[in-house]
Amino acid sequence: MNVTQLPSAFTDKMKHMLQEEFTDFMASYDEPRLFGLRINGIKLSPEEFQAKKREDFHLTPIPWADHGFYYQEENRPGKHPYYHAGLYYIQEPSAMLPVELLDVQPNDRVLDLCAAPGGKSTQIAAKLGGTGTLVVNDIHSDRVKALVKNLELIGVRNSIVLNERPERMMSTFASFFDKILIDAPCSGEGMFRKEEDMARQWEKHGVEVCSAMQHDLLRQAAAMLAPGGTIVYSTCTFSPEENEMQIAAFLDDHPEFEVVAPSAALAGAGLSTGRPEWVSGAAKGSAADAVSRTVRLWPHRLKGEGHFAAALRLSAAPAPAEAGASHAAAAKPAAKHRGGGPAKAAADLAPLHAWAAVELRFPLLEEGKLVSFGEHVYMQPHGIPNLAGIKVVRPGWYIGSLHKGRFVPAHALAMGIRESEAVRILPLSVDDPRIIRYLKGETLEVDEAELKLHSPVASNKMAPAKGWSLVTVDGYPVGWGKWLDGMMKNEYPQGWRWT
Ligand SMILES: C[S@@+](CC[C@H](N)C(=O)[O-])C[C@H]1O[C@@H](n2cnc3c(N)ncnc32)[C@H](O)[C@@H]1O
Repeated sequence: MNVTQLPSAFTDKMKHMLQEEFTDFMASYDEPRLFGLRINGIKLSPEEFQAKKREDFHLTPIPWADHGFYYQEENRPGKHPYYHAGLYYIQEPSAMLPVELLDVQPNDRVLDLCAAPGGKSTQIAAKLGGTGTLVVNDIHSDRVKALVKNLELIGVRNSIVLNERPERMMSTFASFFDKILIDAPCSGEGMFRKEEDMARQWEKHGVEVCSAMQHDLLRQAAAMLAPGGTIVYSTCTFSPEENEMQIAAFLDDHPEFEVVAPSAALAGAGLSTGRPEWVSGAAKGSAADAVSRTVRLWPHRLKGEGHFAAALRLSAAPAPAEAGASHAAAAKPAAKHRGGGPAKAAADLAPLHAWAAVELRFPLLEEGKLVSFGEHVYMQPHGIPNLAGIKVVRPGWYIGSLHKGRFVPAHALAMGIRESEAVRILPLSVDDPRIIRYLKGETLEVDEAELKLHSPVASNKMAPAKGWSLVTVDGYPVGWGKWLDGMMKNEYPQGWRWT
């Protein structure tokens, strides 16, 4: 980006803040853009990925992100069959830090409050590794569509997707979550280099409007955090009003929280600390210590865009009024979808049970709780409270729909299972031209001998060649096809196709 396109009010403020560092900061706008991707740990490890198709990607590790790598622009990872198999997620390198600070542990209940389009949700899901529960939310319904698609693409089985105002979630999820990410809407100053439009939008989404929203989001999230839990608050902006000052004001109102410094391993990755002197009236004593445990990523000090993050831990001892609130919420009876009909009676799900018994090699129906709305059936993770009155976009993993007594498996089901979990597989190699033809939506010629057939979970009788087939690339699912008489009918969804 040309520095002359930067708003002068922005550069004047940065000059005043950074003083002798300002020249280096401005020089970073002449540097080339950086590109990052994160290997999807739900599907494979970085070592397994590197062993697969090394020559297509030139990857170098991002020091602060577990599975994160820089790639070269000419690698075009968005235009590769592995992208369609969800083997990685394309994400700006600095944006990978907040989830590293969240310290997600197996079986955690995690909320991603401002989640669309889902970069950090997919990272949290990988850290959960199929355990626990991930609740993701975004206030803008148009952005939630991308969020749903990204979670499906990387094969998440244990999430629910909401499209709600956080204040309407607070009583349902009171003291419920172990970890909460607030990747807050912000003035986006750290993204001016990457997205020139952000600089043009800056006046409109100004610092003042954003900081009022951030103030509310922090307090709403605090009400949904379990004792001993952690909130990570992050922005992609430089303004102290949205960063250090938000944290200082929050700690003033919430002395039961403390700021946790990054682990020694992360601290050595080129991160900078928050700046207490930028808090109006300058934070002093313990407030200054707290603010200096927050994190800044500066584009002139590391290979990434500008970000800020703070990990806020709630003390473990619950106040008497809060004790037990989370588990009381979890014990409420089953959910009702706003705008959807009541859950179907168990008998209506018979076609699904029949299908799963002959088409799958694992006990899908034991993974969670089946919920259905209209003809759509979802697998909801265990322990979700009653969602009455909340706008739910996905009450669980979408596994399929019921049409005239038949079960039709969803694309999300194909993406969420492993090759070893289907009875009928078309295993394509990444070098087979038919993989691109499949991704374009074409019918394929497939000899019966090319199918891998197995027996289902409930029997030792081999599956017949005719029927629903999981199409895979180098062992990873990309979608469904239906095989009959040497032809594979294409079931790859319209909106996902290779163009
Ligand atoms: C920085 S973006 C999130 C990016 C996302 N975490 C990711 O990694 O892909 C902020 C998001 O907050 C959403 N948002 C704005 N105000 C919100 C609110 N009050 N509650 C929930 N989400 C909100 C916006 O729609 C936007 O998608």
